[in-house]
Amino acid sequence: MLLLGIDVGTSSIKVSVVDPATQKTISSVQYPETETEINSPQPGWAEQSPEMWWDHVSQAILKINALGSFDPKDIGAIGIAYQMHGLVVVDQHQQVLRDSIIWCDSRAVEIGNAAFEVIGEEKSLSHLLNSPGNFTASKLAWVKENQPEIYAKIDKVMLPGDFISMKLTGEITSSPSSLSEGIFWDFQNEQLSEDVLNYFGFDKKLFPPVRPVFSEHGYLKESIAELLSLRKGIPVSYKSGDQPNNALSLNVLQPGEVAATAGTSGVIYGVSDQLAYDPQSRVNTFAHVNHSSENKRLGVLLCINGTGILNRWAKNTFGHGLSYSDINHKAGAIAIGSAGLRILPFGNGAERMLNNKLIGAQFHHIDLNLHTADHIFRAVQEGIAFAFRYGLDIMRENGMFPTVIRAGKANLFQSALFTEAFVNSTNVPVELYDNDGSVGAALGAGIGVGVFSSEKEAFQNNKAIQLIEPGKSDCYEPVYQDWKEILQEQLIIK
Ligand SMILES: Nc1ncnc2c1ncn2[C@@H]1O[C@H](COP(=O)(O)OP(=O)(O)O)[C@@H](O)[C@H]1O
Ligand SMILES: O=C(CO)[C@@H](O)[C@H](O)COP(=O)(O)O
Repeated sequence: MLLLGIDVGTSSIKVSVVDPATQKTISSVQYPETETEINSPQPGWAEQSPEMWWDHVSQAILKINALGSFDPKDIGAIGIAYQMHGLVVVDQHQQVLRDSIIWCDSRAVEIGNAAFEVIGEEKSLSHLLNSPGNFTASKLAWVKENQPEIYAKIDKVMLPGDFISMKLTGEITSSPSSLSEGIFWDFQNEQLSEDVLNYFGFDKKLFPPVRPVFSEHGYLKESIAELLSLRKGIPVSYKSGDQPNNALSLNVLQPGEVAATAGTSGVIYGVSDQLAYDPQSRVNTFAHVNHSSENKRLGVLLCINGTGILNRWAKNTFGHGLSYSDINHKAGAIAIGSAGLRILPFGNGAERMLNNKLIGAQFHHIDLNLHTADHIFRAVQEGIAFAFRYGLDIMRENGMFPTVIRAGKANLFQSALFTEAFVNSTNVPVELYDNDGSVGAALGAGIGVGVFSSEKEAFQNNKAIQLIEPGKSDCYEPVYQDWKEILQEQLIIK
């Protein structure tokens, strides 16, 4: 039996097929080849079409089948990882009612702030572990307030991965982990939050049945099996947000273990056994994939919205056809500190770690006689690394002190310069692994269907391929302090 993993990222869909006997990846593909755009009908808004995700997922599965490296009929289970916090709404015929309001959309910040006040800060933090903030519940409340004709037709509310699972199986389910990332989950009572539902006036019937993350969420429909040349009736046996899934992929499951990614967004994700929270919700706490009432496993998540998306913008705007590796090479030739050029990467919606402020990406101290596109490429990657350091200091304030951070050698971690800037500005070593989210999702499917006896067994052969240790922190520290001063000035102005 083989396992199929699907990663619904913001910029593309990745699909891998893994052999559970060896845990080796047989093939991986990405679709589309060019990065998908985020639609922004108004400043600060961010939407994508769920049907487009589904089309891209189908194309990616057909593409991997066409490689001829396995028999698609040998696939026995499917796992799904997905961009978190997005709102998908469907009617009773499972038709999408509007484009998804995705994770980096900022329109619901004020709705979440008001809910935090009325529900009460103490109650919100102790039960939800977060302010309702700018997450899925607040986005749904925006639809209720602003598009009542759409809201009236909603039969089910779900996260992006639940939607892909629905398209595959016709069934809609959720989990404590997905409900927690939407701020619908009460950790004290271990059920849908009555406080959130009552405050916003959401009917319980809008929410799908709750299943464990590792469980059978539905079985492949005949029509879809035919379309994708797969076997009818195989289960979707794992669904998780992409960040908890990235942690799973890196065997980050126990308290004190920490993972990171630097895709469209950048995340540091640490596991805790405490129902802990940041009083200002600058970092967030959600249920990890292995969370249960007896064995609490929480993911403490720092998210920077403007990470790889800034690197991509710089490549598209100043790169004139250069590839990411060309850009890394050019940026690597510029000295640490980018000759004084400083870039704040916060141009992709309200930043949680900045108390949901929207300050925009910013360039500071451009010297027209000195700075070139290469300085911009370097200052972009340094600015992103500094944003990680700023956020990690908030995690440290909350008692999380990573001694090592694990990351897949993917996205910005493919850049030696970015990785050096990350390690030296945070002063934490990074272990790089040769995997990605879709491989993790495939192995997650194996856990869900019972081919592995434990999560540990699924990732037993997952060994680090590189360890990068700090050695230049003294050079990065003054540059970081300069960058931080600029950020703090901007936070006062905005
Ligand atoms: N070789 C590379 N060097 C540096 N950055 C890269 C490279 N390849 C991709 N990236 C960055 O990673 C981002 C995409 O990461 P990915 O994890 O695929 O995104 P997502 O999961 O959000 O769809 C790109 O926008 C780009 O900035
Ligand atoms: O909002 C978060 C995490 O809380 C983001 O990390 C999204 O989950 C999007 O992920 P990518 O598409 O950047 O992987």
